[in-house]
Amino acid sequence: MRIGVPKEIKNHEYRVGLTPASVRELTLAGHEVMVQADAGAAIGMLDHDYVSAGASIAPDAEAVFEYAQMIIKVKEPQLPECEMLKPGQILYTYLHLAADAAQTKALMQSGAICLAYETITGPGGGLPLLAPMSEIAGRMSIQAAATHLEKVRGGKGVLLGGVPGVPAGHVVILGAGVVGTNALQMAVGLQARVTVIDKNLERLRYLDTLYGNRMTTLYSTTPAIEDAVKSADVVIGAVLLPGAAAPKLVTHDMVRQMQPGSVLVDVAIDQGGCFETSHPTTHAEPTYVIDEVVHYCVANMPGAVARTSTLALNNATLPHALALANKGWQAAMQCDEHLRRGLNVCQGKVTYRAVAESLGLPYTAAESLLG
Ligand SMILES: NC(=O)C1=CN([C@@H]2O[C@H](COP(=O)(O)OP(=O)(O)OC[C@H]3O[C@@H](n4cnc5c(N)ncnc54)[C@H](O)[C@@H]3O)[C@@H](O)[C@H]2O)C=CC1
Ligand SMILES: CC(=O)C(=O)O
Ligand SMILES: [Mg+2]
Repeated sequence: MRIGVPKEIKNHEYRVGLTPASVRELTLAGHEVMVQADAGAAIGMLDHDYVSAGASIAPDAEAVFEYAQMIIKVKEPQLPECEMLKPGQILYTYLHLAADAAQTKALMQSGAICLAYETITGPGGGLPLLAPMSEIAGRMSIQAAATHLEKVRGGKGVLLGGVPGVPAGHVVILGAGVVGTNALQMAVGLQARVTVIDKNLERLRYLDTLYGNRMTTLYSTTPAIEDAVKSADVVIGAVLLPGAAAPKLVTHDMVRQMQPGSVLVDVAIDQGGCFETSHPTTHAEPTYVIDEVVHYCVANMPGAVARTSTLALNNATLPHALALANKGWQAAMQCDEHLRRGLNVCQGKVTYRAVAESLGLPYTAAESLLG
């Protein structure tokens, strides 16, 4: 199969869809790979590394989209990229469609076969192609919060860990999945006071066995969230209903009741965000202030640590890339229900139920399109 890797064009996005090592695995399996010039240069993955791995180098994105039967990316395609997609071309990347009607429409119009990393499931449960980025974003969320609590960044001037004789900052984590657990690890490591809120009692039980009295767990109800958020210095939004728009757990009214200079980090912003006051921001301008509360809502947080993120992402995406290239999309999805769950848009139809429901579009079962 002919595989194409364009350079990412989202704001401050330095990750790249394939590492030179992944290119080597694909070329060893008999596939041809074309990489856009400088696609990985910002993170030390140079054109000559890709050439050594067996790739050819294209001067621009147009050449890559024209050449490839499968496009492998990191972030959801931006509008100019959607316009270059062709009917029958495979797009394998993050999509986050539930909160993005414009992109969904553009992908439907393209006639391409669009697989979303974030809805592919794993034999052991979970979302193994989302997990590595969630680990990174979860860990980064506490770094971002700690930095923005500083006065010069608009925060209230609180050190998360406190010092002897002065109380630690209070971190509230909404959602105890991969993002939440990684945020918890970092917050506990900094000696913050941490409250973790989830609807999944099994998950809270598990974290309790690991962290005991170094944190508090709460079952997710509106009053529990209201109370916790009121006394929080930091709230991390880390909930997910797979493929669907995030529930707005923190209302504008709750934000009004927070202390000035508190910090909200809405990691779930890629699914629309779980604070009513959230809107997506970029690494260039990561925060804004509403009612004196700092909002950090960067939708591609792992892009800031792009080298670590690219390596971690490829560990998870390469096996399915090989399956799609070796077998073709229909056969690969016929024999793998987990990969099949990644199909979000196919030849003009929405094939992921939660996306169709979130956007009020008709749903077509993926199975019916696999021949
Ligand atoms: N902004 C960024 O750069 C990045 C964003 N993300 C996003 O972070 C979000 C979380 O991802 P993961 O941790 O991997 O998901 P996950 O599925 O591992 O965890 C989500 C958790 O939310 C909980 N939850 C669902 N409804 C809830 C409710 N009403 N109250 C409390 N908890 C609730 C679930 O029980 C689950 O434990 C996703 O939207 C993901 O796309 C992930 C990586 C990077
Ligand atoms: C998951 C995601 O949105 C990201 O890594 O940018
Ligand atoms: Mg206020």
